[in-house]
Amino acid sequence: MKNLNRRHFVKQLGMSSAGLMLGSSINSVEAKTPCDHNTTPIIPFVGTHQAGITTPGQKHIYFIVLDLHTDKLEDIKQMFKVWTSYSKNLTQGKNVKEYSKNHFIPPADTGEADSLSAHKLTLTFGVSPSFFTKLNINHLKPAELTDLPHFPRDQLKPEYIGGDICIQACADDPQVAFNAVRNLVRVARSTITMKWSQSGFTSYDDLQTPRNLFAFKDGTANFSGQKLDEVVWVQQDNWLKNGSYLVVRRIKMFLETWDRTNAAEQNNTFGRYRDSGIAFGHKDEFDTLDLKKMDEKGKPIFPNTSHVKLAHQTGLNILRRSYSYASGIDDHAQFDAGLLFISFQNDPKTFITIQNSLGNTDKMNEYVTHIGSGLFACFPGIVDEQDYLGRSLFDAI
Ligand SMILES: C=CC1=C(C)c2cc3[nH]c(cc4nc(cc5[nH]c(cc1n2)c(C)c5CCC(=O)O)C(CCC(=O)O)=C4C)c(C)c3C=C
Ligand SMILES: [Fe+2]
Repeated sequence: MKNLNRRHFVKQLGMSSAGLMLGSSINSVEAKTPCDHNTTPIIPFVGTHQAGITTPGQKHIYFIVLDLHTDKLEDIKQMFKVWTSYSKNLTQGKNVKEYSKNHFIPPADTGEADSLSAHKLTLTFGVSPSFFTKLNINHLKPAELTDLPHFPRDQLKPEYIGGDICIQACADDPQVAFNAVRNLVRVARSTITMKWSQSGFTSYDDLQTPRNLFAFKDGTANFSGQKLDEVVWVQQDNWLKNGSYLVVRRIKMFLETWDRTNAAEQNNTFGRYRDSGIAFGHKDEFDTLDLKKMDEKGKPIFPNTSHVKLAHQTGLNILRRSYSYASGIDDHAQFDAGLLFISFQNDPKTFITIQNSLGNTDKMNEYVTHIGSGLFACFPGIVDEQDYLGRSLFDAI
């Protein structure tokens, strides 16, 4: 075993990134644009909001859902305190704890990220409706935090639903993201069990909107700045203030069917062009959509079944932060691949309204099935050294 503290690696980084690290104790890295990458390898864990929400998307995700197997509040509070301490270290590219000189005990860190930098690791924590029921604190469950309704065509599988806690680990290196989750789970084995998880990837190259597995640019209509803040952060004066609601959907994409579909139909499915990402009848990928546009024959330019039209006509906004996944081959010898759809919003109703608008009408339904689902309330950020994940909730008990 290399008794290597990951801090040594961080020290080797150039002065410019070290300066950035020291100068930013608050997670102010915001604004989702495709050009925000490669600024600093460290995203601060401490800040008004949890990182990993408005943080520009990293290349990899490891998302996990956990079940509580205790109803002892003190134990859960302690677990979040330990997770806070571990997360602070991990997101700085350090081991969860210093390695001991005693070689007769298991190493403090599982170690597979030794000698790797933080790679912009963010760790984002949320709790589901059942968390409150299990801990007998339903009086603190926000009215908005109820199980998502059944949507048309849902084919949710028991193995991808439920769970009490989620952890979203995102990083530019998959092993760094996995190492973080592995250590967080390892230290909490007496209070939680793993329910389901999914790893994923994106195709960021710093210049372009990433493409999903249908080859379409995905994330174009996301926005930045103040509008993003208004859409994402809970403003009510309760323990969730400055937190957010995370919706996760494991959406299987039938790539073999899609790959047999002609190019015009692929474009019609979304109402955008696959090569450029430009919406029908518009000039630039980032043009504001005008759904009333007509063609030269006076017919609406957007097919009524197009994904973008159905989503946009709600007039509602969510922050989409999704990742593609490819998890081997299914029982029918087809790719088990798709989109780990993740959205953040200050009210789950926004997602519900958009999903209902897509409903049975969305042409994309021919090529996808929703098989996993979850809704989690993500805590506000931790603001000082004494703070810990979930403190506002535990203080309210
Ligand atoms: C209920 C929310 C949504 C789900 C679920 C969803 C799944 C899903 N989407 C794509 C691909 C694209 N989506 C695009 C735009 C878009 N999608 C949603 C919502 C959901 N998508 C919204 C709100 C929007 C923006 C609409 C607007 O106002 O313009 C696009 C177009 C490019 C973009 O803006 O990102 C693509 C492509 C897939 C493949 C998928 C599930 C597998
Ligand atoms: Fe979409």
